Parts: sequence; C-alpha cells; structure tokens
Amino acid sequence: MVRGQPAVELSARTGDRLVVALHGGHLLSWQDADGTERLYLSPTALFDGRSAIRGGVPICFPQFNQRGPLPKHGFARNLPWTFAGETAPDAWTLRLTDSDATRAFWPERFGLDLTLSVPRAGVLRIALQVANTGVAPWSFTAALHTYLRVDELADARLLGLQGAPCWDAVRDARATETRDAVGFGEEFDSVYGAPAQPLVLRQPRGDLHIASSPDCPQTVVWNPGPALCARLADMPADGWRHMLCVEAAAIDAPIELAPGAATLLWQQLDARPSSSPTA
Ligand SMILES: O=P(O)(O)OC[C@H]1O[C@H](O)[C@H](O)[C@@H](O)[C@@H]1O
Repeated sequence: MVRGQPAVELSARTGDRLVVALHGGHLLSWQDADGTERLYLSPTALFDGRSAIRGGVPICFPQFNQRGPLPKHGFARNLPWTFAGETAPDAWTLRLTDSDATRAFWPERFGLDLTLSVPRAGVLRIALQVANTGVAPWSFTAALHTYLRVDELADARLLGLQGAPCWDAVRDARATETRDAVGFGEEFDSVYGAPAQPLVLRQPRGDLHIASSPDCPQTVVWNPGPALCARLADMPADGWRHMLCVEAAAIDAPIELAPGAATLLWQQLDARPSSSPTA
C-alpha cells in the first residue's frame, strides 16, 4: 500500500526498484541501484482512489488533455488496473480492459497492457500496448505523461529539440524550436514533433536520455511554473522546481485501430552519470 492505495513494489535484478499503484496503473517511483529517485511524485498528491495522482507516470488514454468529449486526459488514470505479474524477466505488466466503468465514458472494447521493464541497470522502459478487442474500428489519443524528477529546475536543460516543430500552448503559437538547450522557469506547455534522436535531460548530477516509439510522434513538455503551480491544490508551492514532464504522446493525429489490431507506445529512460566530474 502507498498512502492507503494498493501498490506493488518491483525489484529488478539490476537493483532498480519500481513502485506502481493499481489506481491508474500509475508508476510512482523508479529508484536506480544507488537509491537515486528518477521520478517526481508530489508530496501532496491525492490518493483517494478516484483522482489522478500528481506525479509519476499517469497514463492518458483514450484522450489527451481536453481534445475531445471525455474527461481531461481520458479515464485510464482514474480507474483501478490489475497486476498481471512478472511477464518476462525484470518486466511486469498491469492491465486495464473495458468494463461498465469505462463504457460509461466510451463505448469501445479495448485492452491496455502497461509493461514496465528494466533492460539494464539505470534503464526503464514504459510500454503501453493498446489493443482493439471489439468488432468495430476506433481511434484514440494517448500519452505517457512522465514526471521526471529534477534537483533544481534552474540548473536543468532539455537537449535535442532544436529544429522540431512546436505548438506553444501557453501562447497558442506555432514555431520551430531554435534553441539547442531549452531552459525553464515560467509556465511551459509545448507539443513538439518528436525528434528521431533521444532527448537528453541534462542536470549537474548527470544526463537522462529519453527515447520514444514511432507511434508517439509528439513529445509534450510541461512545467506549470510558479504561478500555475500555486493554483494546483495537489502540488506544493515549490513543486514546479523539482519536476519536468516529458511525455511520449500520440495526439495530433488519432491512432485508428481495426478490430483485433494493437499498437505499442513506449518511452525509454536511460540514466547516465555526469560526464563532467566537477559538475
Ligand atoms: O493537471 P493535469 O490534468 O494532470 O494536466 C497536466 C498537464 O498535462 C499536459 O502536460 C498538458 O499539456 C498540460 O496542458 C496539462 O496542464
């Protein structure tokens, strides 16, 4: 249990440890072998079995944000998932299938398999298989809404977005990213065309390489900044300084699945120690 909610703790042979809540199939924590936490979880997140948990890796499905008639970011993050156990060495699967609760929002038959795996020490793969188990085609948008932990946002940079098309949601402006290293401070909410190369979150303590699947053609980068953070009841006032969401997303063009078809959305996080010994 974590804060009164059912959760499972997963220990990989590498020494990496994961904690995942059944509510939302929500990864809450990833600690590598030396105990470094890689994900941000708000200390004031709601654990009431209904609300989305602020932090970790919310699963946005079958709708991203308010781009459709469903509740914001869909319903998958608000419902209980089941734990299917260790489905391969150092890989564990959680499952959500359609039910009366999902059909109250959305009529479709579906199966979601979220597989969390640790292929190497300090590497986490988050893979969401989306399957159409019904008899009619349907389409969806989705995101793996990862909250990365940062020690101090002012010292963090996101590398690899230069040249990517971008929609800045705060200013409602479209542009091409010109910076080779993006820094943060005020509210930041942008949908990028995902570059072919992994992004790099650079901090004094080291780099985190962030790769995503071809079926996630967008990357959303979000930080509420101080003003919006102050209005978020489930985040402390300084929470924005310790997180950055880098989200593997399929949102600009909904993915259509034929009956019996499935697709795999994934994000891989690869922690590397600082290359600068003095940093
Ligand atoms: O507060 P939430 O519903 O979890 O959404 C948090 C954020 O998710 C995404 O990053 C969106 O791009 C943001 O516009 C949104 O504010």
